[in-house]
Amino acid sequence: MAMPKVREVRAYVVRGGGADYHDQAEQHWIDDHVATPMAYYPDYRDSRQKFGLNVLGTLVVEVEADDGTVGFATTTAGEPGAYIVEKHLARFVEGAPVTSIEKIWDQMYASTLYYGRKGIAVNCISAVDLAMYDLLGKIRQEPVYALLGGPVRDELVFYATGARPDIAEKLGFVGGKLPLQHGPAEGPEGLRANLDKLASMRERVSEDFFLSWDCWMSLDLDYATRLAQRSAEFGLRWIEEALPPDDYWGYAELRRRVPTGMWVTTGEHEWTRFGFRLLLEMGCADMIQPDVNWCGGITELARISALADAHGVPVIPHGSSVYSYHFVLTRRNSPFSEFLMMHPQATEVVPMFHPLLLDEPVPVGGRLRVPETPGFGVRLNPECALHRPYTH
Ligand SMILES: C[C@H](O)[C@H](O)CC(=O)C(=O)O
Ligand SMILES: [Mg+2]
Repeated sequence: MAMPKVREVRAYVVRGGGADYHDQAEQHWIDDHVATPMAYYPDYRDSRQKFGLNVLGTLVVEVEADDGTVGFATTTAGEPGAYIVEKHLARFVEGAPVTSIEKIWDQMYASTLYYGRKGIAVNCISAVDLAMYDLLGKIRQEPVYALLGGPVRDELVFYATGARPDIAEKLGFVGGKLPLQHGPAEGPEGLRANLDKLASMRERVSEDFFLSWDCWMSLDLDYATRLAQRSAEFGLRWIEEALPPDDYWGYAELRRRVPTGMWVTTGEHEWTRFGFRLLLEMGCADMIQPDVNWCGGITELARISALADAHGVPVIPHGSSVYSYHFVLTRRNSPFSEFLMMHPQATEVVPMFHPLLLDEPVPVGGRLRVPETPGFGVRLNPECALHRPYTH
């Protein structure tokens, strides 16, 4: 049987959630005074949207085969991403057999090196790569996890990221990651407020439930060290993204400074095996957190994961809903998963990319059996308005 070829690539922008999960309405916990690198400037402390965190929006990439089957995937890249996909990347995809995923990845990466390597360009490569996996799964009538070699376990186990770890425990999650709210510019008072929050959450959860900090690149080495040391009495499991992502040397030093047993984690804002090679070889992290919608798609995540495994470092992908679930299910060195609580108060489980996807599975009791539906098993919600700003 001749393998279908890709007939058309289309790139759309959509607002209000999806892969750009920071693109939420006002009063959402995710925008409520979260510590960031911009918190040095008082005007940008109370809201990340004020400095443009959600300025891009979600990019949806569709790949249509000549038998009419359509695969799709999403990333954070908005209109600039739509331009890159339509005007540049589409040429490597259209006309290629639907099995040609590796060659397409290589051509997309090599041809964008002069402006890419990290950031939006690789986010776009990720979306095309994931859309190709979705398409191939649909054509072969298999879930993506089957294309990746099949499951190594029956179900996924989740920790929850959000403002209410106490509720997350009641919902069955195994741990909770709190957004750090105050950074170095808010001085000793801010540090005290951070520790008070951790202490009060520790009192509300059981001993077995782990707590971690998400610092979203906001700290310096000195503050991160003090935060880690003073969080130890509350049994902090890990300190995440404490430093700006380019400070590989700072991460390596932080790992030497944190109390025994506490993990330093990062990788959410890192791209490709080349970026992760630095993190791994420099000893920057006890666990890495690539985002499959950003780091280069499943093709690249498989390489990053193998590299991390050889270094004895577990891979717990950042967010990314079904795109992570299908991968994590197939890898022993990804023993649990993140679930981002997208409910505005983080008090209920709602689908991570809500409202963009239909059939998006969610953990029940903190666990999930990934459905066998072909591809990634999700559909675009026709009620979400897709805008196609460019064609080619
Ligand atoms: C809560 C964090 O600031 C961010 O919005 C999400 C994140 O970094 C994570 O899920 O990890
Ligand atoms: Mg994070």
